[in-house]
Amino acid sequence: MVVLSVPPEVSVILLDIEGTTTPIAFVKDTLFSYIRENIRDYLLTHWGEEECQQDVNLLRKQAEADSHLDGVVPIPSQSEFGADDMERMIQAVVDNVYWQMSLDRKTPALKQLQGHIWRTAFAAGTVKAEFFEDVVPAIRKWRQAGMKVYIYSSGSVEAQKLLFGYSTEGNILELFDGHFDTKIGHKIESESYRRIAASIGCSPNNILFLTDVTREAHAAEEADVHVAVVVRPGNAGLTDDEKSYFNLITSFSELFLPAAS
Ligand SMILES: CSCCC(=O)C(=O)COP(=O)(O)O
Ligand SMILES: [Mg+2]
Repeated sequence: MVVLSVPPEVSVILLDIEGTTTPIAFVKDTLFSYIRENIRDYLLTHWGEEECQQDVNLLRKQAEADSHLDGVVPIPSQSEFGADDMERMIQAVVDNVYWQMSLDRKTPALKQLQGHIWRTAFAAGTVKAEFFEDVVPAIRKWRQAGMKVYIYSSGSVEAQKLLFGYSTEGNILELFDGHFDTKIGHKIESESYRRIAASIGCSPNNILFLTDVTREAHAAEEADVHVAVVVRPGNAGLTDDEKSYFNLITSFSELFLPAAS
C-alpha cells in the first residue's frame, strides 16, 4: 500500500466532499437528480415563505451578475411579471437552476437553495449520504491522534450538516470541528485558505487539505497549506504533470500520522 506521511506540523485535516469523502456519482445521480425532480414542487409549496424569497432574490442577483454568459436565464422581479404571476416566476427560477446545474456551477445562490430543497429528503430518510468506506474509520483514527477535522465544500454549510447528519453511517457530525463553504471564498482562490486558517486559529502550514480538484489543490498550496489530491473511482482524470506534481492518495488509510502509528 502507498503511504503518505503527514508532516509533523499538521494538526488540522481539511476535507472536500464531492470526489473526496463522497462519490461524485452519489452527488450527481442522487442529490442533483433530487433537485431536478423536486424543485418545482418545493417552490410551489414554499413560495410565500421568507427563506424561499431570500433564495430567489439571491438567484436573481446571481443571474444579473451572469448576464454576460451564454444561455443565462434571467429571473424577473415580482413587479415585472405582476404579483399574480407566480407560475411564470417559478418557471424562471426552475430554468435558471437547471441552467446553472447543467454547467455544474458552484454559486452560493444555487448551493443555498439546493441545501434547503434537500432538507426534507434527508430528514425523511428518502436520501442518505454515502461515503467511501475508508472515510469514517480514518477520521475516527485521526481524531484519536489529536487531529482537528474540518470540511470545506462548495455545498452550503447547511447542506454539509445534512449530509453528515443523515448518512448510511448515521449522524457523524460529532467527527467534525467545523465547516466552511464558499462564503469564506472560492475554493480556487488561495486567500480562502488563509481565511480558513485564521478562522481556525492556526497557520496555513498546520493544515492538510484533501481534494479531488487540482485547481483547489494549487490554490491551497499557494497559501502554504499542505495538500494531497484524492483519486477515487469516478473522479476526473489527472494529467501526467498533475500526477507527478501532487501527492496522490486513493484512500484516507494511505495517510500516515506519525503520532497515530
Ligand atoms: C452536501 S454538499 C453537496 C455537494 C455539492 O453540492 C457540491 O457542490 C460539492 O462540492 P465539493 O466542493 O465538495 O467538491
Ligand atoms: Mg470535490
